[in-house]
Amino acid sequence: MSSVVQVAVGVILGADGRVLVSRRHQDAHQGGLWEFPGGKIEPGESLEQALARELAEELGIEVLAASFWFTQTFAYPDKQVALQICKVHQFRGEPCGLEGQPLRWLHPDELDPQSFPAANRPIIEALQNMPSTKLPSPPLYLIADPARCPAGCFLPTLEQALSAGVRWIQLRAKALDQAAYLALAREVLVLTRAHEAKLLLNGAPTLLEEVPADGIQLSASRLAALQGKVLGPHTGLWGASCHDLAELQAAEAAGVDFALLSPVYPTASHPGAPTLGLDRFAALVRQTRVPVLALGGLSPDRVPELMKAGAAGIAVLGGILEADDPGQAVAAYLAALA
Ligand SMILES: Nc1nc2c([nH]c(=O)n2[C@H]2C[C@H](O)[C@@H](COP(=O)(O)OP(=O)(O)OP(=O)(O)O)O2)c(=O)[nH]1
Repeated sequence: MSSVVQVAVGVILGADGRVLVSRRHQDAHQGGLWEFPGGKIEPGESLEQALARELAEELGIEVLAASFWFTQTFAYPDKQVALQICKVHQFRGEPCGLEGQPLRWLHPDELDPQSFPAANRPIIEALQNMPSTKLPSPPLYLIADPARCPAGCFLPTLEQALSAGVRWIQLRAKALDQAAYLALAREVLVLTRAHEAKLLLNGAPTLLEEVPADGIQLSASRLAALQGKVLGPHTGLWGASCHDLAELQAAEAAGVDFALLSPVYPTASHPGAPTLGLDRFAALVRQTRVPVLALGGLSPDRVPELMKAGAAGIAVLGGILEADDPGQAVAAYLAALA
C-alpha cells in the first residue's frame, strides 16, 4: 500500500455545542459519506496552514483559533490515512459549501457513525463523550482560598467575582479542619446557587454527602489513590489537579471531566518551583483527551496564547482574590477569553 496520506481535519465547534459536517462528493474516496471538513496536507505545509487553506477553499471561512486535538490513523483497503484532527474554536465568515457540498450543524448526539467514513468513529465517540460540554461557560475557574483574603473579606470577594461573571468556583481551604471547611462550603454554596454558578469541593468525594455541591476537585495524591479505578457514571463535575504527563494519564484513566495543569508560569504562591512553560503545556495538552485548564502565574495577557496552545480554559487564584478590584480582574480575564 502507498504511503500514509496526511489529512488536516477541522472539528468546527459552534457556540451552541453543535459541530459542522459536510457531505463528501459522490465521486471522492469514501464518497457520499459525511465528514468533518478538511483535506490533504500539501508538501511543505504545516497542519495549521493546511487547515486554514482547506477551510477557506471548502467553506469560505477564516480560521481564527484552532488547536490540535489528536491523530487518528486508519487503513482503508485502498488507502491509509492519518487524520490530524483539530478543534476550530473561532472563525470569521459564514460557512457555505463552496464546492457544492451539503453542510449541516449537528449536535454530537446526532452524529451517526454509519454515515461517516470508518476512520471517523473515534472522533464521533470523543465528541459524544466530550466532557468539555459539561464544563461551565465561560471557562474561568476561580480557586477560592480564604487564606488569600483578609479576615472577613472572603465571602464579599466571592460575591464580587460572581457578580462580575465567574460561574465556576473551587473551594480550597487547606488551613481549615473538616468541620470549618464544610461550614464555609455551605455559605459559599448559597452564593454560587444565587448566581447559578458551580461549586466544586476540594477533598474526598464523600464531602458531597455533607454539602450538595456540584463536584469534586481531586488532588494529585487522591487521584493516585484511585489507582486507575474508573470513577464510574457521575452526574457532578470531577476535576483532577495534575502537574505532569503521568498525572494527566491517571486523570484520563479515572474518567474525570477536566484536569488542571500547573504551574504553567512562575507563581508567587510556589516561589522557585519548576514551571512547565507554554511549550511543555501545549505538548502535554496534546497527549490527553481530557480538557485541560491552565493554572499558575497567569495574567489576562497570557490567556490567548494558552487557549491557542489547546487550553480548555483557565484557573485563577491570587489574580482575582488578591486583586485590588476583584470584579475588574474578573472582567479582564473574561475579556481575554472572549
Ligand atoms: N476531510 C476529511 N477527510 C476524511 C475524513 N475521514 C476520512 O476518512 N477522511 C479521508 C478521506 C480521504 O481519503 C482523505 C481526505 O482527502 P480529501 O479527498 O478530502 O482531500 P482533499 O480535500 O485535499 O481532496 P483532493 O483535492 O485530493 O480531491 O481522508 C474526514 O472527516 N474529513
